[in-house]
Amino acid sequence: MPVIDIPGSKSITARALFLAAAADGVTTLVRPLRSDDTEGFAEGLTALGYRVGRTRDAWQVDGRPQGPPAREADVHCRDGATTARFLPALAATGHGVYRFDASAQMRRRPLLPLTRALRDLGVDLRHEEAEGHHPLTVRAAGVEGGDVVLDAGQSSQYLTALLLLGPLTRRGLRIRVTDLVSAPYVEITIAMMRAFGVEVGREAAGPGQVFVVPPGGYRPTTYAVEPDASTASYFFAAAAVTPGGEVTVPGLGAGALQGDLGFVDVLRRMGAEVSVRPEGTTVRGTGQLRGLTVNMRDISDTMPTLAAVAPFASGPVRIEDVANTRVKECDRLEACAENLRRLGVRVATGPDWIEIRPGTPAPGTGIKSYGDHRIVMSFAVTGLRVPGISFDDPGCVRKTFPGFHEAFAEVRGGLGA
Ligand SMILES: O=C(O)C1=C[C@@H](OP(=O)(O)O)[C@@H](O)[C@H](O)C1
Ligand SMILES: C=C(OP(=O)(O)O)C(=O)O
Repeated sequence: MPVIDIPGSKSITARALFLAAAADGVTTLVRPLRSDDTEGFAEGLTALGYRVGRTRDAWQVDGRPQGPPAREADVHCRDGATTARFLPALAATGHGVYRFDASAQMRRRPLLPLTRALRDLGVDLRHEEAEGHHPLTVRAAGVEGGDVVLDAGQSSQYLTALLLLGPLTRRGLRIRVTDLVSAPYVEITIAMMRAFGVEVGREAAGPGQVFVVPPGGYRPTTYAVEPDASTASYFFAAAAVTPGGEVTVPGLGAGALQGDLGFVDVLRRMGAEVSVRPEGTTVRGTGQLRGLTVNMRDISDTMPTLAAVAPFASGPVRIEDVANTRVKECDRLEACAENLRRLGVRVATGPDWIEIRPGTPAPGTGIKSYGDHRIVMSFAVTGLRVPGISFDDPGCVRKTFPGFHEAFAEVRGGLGA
């Protein structure tokens, strides 16, 4: 039965790169994710003047606590929202003029609440074209710090950018958050800041929550990146749709930082057998998949995974509270609905939900990728049960897992699917 080595977490690799660049000394990242997003992040740091050494299994970053060594830089963030949202905050701590641009896909994705918060903190940040979108320029002169209010109801990445910035400001930050999605990603940020020597405080003050970040900078360290839980969801789902099929992911188990491992609880509720141990996680397909209603606000990167296996459930699958999946690599709610309809499956969507009826997906269906890695990886799972599924842009998996198709073919063989 397949035991799968899943590549490192994208979110952890991006944060580790930021923290390493800001720390006072040299940091080593062990088993970082090597993909378009994280290589784009590392190249962004290089453009900002940091020294990043990359070998196959470890990356080394020479940290510069006083901000980017370069006095001017042009950074291309590609499709990566972590790069596009975290690096302008890092740039603000330096002294220079830093321009950030991104792919057409990333240019469409929003940024305005973060822009506003940075401006409220005195950062000179200007958008060149549409307000709240790339390209943008930061004219940096360090950040004083203080109190700031943030709406992170569209993306937790705005809050992560400010939290990561906090210790690099002169006075620290007190961030009042009025709304928050994808909350477990903020827990990853806070846990990783702790590993780099910073303790974030919390206060419950009136509506929302308050995060208190002390000044004083980061300590370098050696940091081992855990396997990516969102990537693992395709392999867990593969086991769940295969009666008697079993998949084990080592290195991702009890104590993992990533909320997306919670996807296995959804599979358990549907009827799969799940074992989460300190050393790894195993999912076993029982031949039974029940429908359910599930709130995925915390783990919405796995919404397409569930949508793609939903037709095989015995009852309707309703996924709620996932409005922000409309502002990801594509409008994921509509992309999932469109592809399910192409497969002949009955589906309905609302502003923040999708409901999928049981069905028998049509063989030979062409899936529209929308340039979104998660659409391709999710419907690859459907393809385990339906012959002849094809994709118009299979290569877009490079964003987080360039070797996905090879790894998935191996699992398919191992599952006898
Ligand atoms: O902070 C992060 O690393 C991420 C946060 C989430 O985004 P949102 O907070 O925008 O939902 C997630 O979807 C994304 O893949 C990675
Ligand atoms: C939404 C995603 O990526 P990001 O927001 O980091 O570009 C994702 O990987 O599903």
